[in-house]
Amino acid sequence: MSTTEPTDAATPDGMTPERLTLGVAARLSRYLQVLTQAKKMGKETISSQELSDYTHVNSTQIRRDLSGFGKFGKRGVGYNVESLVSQIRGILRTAGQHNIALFGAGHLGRAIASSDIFADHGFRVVAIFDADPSKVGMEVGPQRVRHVDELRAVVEDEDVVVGVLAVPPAAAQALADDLVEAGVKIIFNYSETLLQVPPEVTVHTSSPAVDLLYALYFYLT
Ligand SMILES: NC(=O)c1ccc[n+]([C@@H]2O[C@H](COP(=O)([O-])OP(=O)(O)OC[C@H]3O[C@@H](n4cnc5c(N)ncnc54)[C@H](O)[C@@H]3O)[C@@H](O)[C@H]2O)c1
Repeated sequence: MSTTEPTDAATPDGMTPERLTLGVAARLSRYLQVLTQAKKMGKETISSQELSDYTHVNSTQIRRDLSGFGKFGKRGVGYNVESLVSQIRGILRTAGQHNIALFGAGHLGRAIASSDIFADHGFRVVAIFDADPSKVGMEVGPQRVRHVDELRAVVEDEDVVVGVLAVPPAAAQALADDLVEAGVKIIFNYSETLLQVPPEVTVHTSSPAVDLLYALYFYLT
């Protein structure tokens, strides 16, 4: 197998392949989401059928995805939740802490900064920025709101890998440009702006309504 080709197949020795296909990576992320929640709820084991019920991926596919990366499951017992979380995080190379800078201390930004939604998956909001001087200095969760002019210095000092945009659409592109210039390679965009970024930068746009359309498609077909 070429190391530059993405793979959908299991590696014979159960080792992590060099690169996953988008499909495998997307499914592993969905398993991880369910497993993280299950772990929080105190669940120790989970079967491929349960994973299937929560992710809507069929259980044969799940067993195939997971068997490709080593023997995690025991027949009749299911998978050990804790060990599967760390194995998948290793495969997705997301083990450890990843620092996030959040832009916009408005309704959405404050809700994100005060919740565990990112922390549960190893992302830490290390800074929150706003352009409105009346918000700068305000306490939000464990952070004090900084002025957006500090972006570059904070990205460097705090080793920020993800920029999260919770700003009005008109402000998003300029912030994306500043993040790219500061070396940030992942942008999580809550605004509806279609961001222009260089090819090495990944933009993920969050749109609950679009996710719902996807669910509706499967409901209707
Ligand atoms: N995808 C989703 O799930 C979802 C949900 C809610 C809101 N949104 C979107 O998120 C964005 C924020 O929504 P909101 O309700 O929090 O708005 P809001 O008006 O309450 O907050 C926006 C904040 O951004 C700040 N801001 C403006 N320009 C800035 C800049 N250049 N740098 C830093 N901060 C700047 C404002 O001062 C304000 O504090 C909007 O684009 C909205 O459409 C998306």
